Amino acid sequence: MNPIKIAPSILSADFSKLGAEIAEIERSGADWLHVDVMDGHFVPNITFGAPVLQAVAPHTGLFVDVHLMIENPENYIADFVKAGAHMITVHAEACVHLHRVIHLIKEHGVKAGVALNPATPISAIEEVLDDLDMVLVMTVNPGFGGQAFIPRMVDKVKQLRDWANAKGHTAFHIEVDGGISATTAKLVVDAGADVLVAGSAIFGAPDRAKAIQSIRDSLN
Ligand SMILES: O=C(CO)[C@H](O)[C@H](O)COP(=O)(O)O
Ligand SMILES: [Co+2]
Repeated sequence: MNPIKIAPSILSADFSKLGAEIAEIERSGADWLHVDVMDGHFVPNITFGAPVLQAVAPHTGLFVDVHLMIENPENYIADFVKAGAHMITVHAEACVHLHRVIHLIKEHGVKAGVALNPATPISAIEEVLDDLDMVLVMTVNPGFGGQAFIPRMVDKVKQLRDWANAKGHTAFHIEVDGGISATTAKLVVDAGADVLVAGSAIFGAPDRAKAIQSIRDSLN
């Protein structure tokens, strides 16, 4: 099992001082930086695009984990790689040609992930599992921060980890995203997740270092 990584989502950061917010979570013990890109079509909300990432990425040493909640993600892979992405995750539900998109991401020299909405079964990625560096199990319906964790997703994480282990696919990440906090983190880690995205639980806390540490402590 990979060491547990905590990936604060900048969706819940103060956008008026994004660079300072990222520097703070880096000093506070974050492992990855989770970047939520929304287009107002695939999800009913709009955030930001590659130019915003390009402005902040050179100023952080964190691993940049880009979560594309957009239609036609294949049109934007090159832009996000140029902007500083280290991993790009696309939604299975947004890709008619999922295999092609995964290979396009890898051809750009970055890691590739696929996200599954709560209603999408893990069988949707059966034919591409071997090609993936990560599966993102959404533990809320994508589109907004601050939503309640969906408990049924714990079983989905477990099914996925068991399935990957059975295939000998052990160096592969399972990320969970949505409603992750010191209350829910242990449930998903015990089920097999190793990357924990948290937006409101970290950026909504007055002391970000304490918030990250309390998620880590909850895993013991
Ligand atoms: O992808 C996302 C929403 O679609 C966000 O990463 C996620 O919701 C994080 O926010 P919170 O931890 O507040 O639930
Ligand atoms: Co996300």
